[in-house]
Amino acid sequence: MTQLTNLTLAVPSDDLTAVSPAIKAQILAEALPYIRNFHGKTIVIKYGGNAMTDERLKHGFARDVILLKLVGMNPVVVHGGGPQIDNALKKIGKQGTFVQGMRITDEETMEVVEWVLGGEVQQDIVMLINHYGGQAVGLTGKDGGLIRARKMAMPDRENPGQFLDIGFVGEIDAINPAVVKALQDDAFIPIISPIGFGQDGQAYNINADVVAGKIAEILKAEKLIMMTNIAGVQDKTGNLVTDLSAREIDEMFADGTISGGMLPKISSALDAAKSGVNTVHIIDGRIEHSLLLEVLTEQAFGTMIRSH
Ligand SMILES: Nc1ncnc2c1ncn2[C@@H]1O[C@H](COP(=O)(O)OP(=O)(O)O)[C@@H](O)[C@H]1O
Ligand SMILES: CC(=O)N[C@@H](CCC(=O)OP(=O)(O)O)C(=O)O
Repeated sequence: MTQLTNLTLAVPSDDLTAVSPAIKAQILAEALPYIRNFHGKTIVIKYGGNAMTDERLKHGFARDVILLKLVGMNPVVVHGGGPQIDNALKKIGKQGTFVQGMRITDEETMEVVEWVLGGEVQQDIVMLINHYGGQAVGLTGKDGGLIRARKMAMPDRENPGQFLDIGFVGEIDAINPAVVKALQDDAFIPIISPIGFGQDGQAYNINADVVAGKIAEILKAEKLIMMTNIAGVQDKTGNLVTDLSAREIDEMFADGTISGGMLPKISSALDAAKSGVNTVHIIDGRIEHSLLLEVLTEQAFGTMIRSH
């Protein structure tokens, strides 16, 4: 049985007493066209490890996901857990090392990744959603043959034409969405950990942004929402960019404006947009109920990724 080590179920409820009844009613009424437009549509939510460090925000997230399901949408959550893996590695005297946003994953690190993502982080989310009356089901890429992967060939940027060996990091070979679709057709909310399996049975650590983008594409999602720990993509001067085209992304990659964990996020977001996911947003998961605001209101925030 999984212990809810870092999960506290008693969190103060939102205090909305100061908000006037007229404003509350207006906010609810504003949601109606969005509820109607997105009814029956799939919304893939990438829940980044950095966005899940605050207990109150975690509870708000769980309730938001349930609300989306209850009003007829099909939320699918792909979670990360980079900082949580770093903490677990520290306990065994190891330090996380990244190349172009990907964790170098030796055998011991892979064991930690599987335990932290597929065990602790996933089960925390599942338990929290279930606590608020939802029916979440945790999956890794192994379940139902969901994510088949192979060892990643990471291009060496300093030596063009050569590749770096970063261990058991996977790239996606194929997604079999049958298990997710079966759950979605019912009242269940799939919570997916970014772990793939190779043909040889080897488990692979896959960046959660990459998994979220590919799942959104394969499920023909209406929306991909990536919740992170920053207001959105920033330009060279640190200003928030509200929308980004493929050309602008190329430029920001080339001049180093986009770096680290933002690299796989933007690449995956762009791939998803090009593959037909209608809207792709990178939003600030530190804002309370940012998910609801993104889906159900006119409020525009974060960065929208355009396909062209
Ligand atoms: N141009 C940029 N705009 C915004 N954030 C950037 C940019 N380039 C790099 N980053 C970094 O990317 C981080 C988000 O990626 P990451 O830490 O992997 O988040 P997550 O855990 O949500 O996937 C930001 O906190 C920021 O430090
Ligand atoms: C290969 C690779 O880098 N895998 C990631 C998987 C978790 C993840 O992506 O978590 P965030 O979304 O919180 O960054 C890692 O080991 O950190």
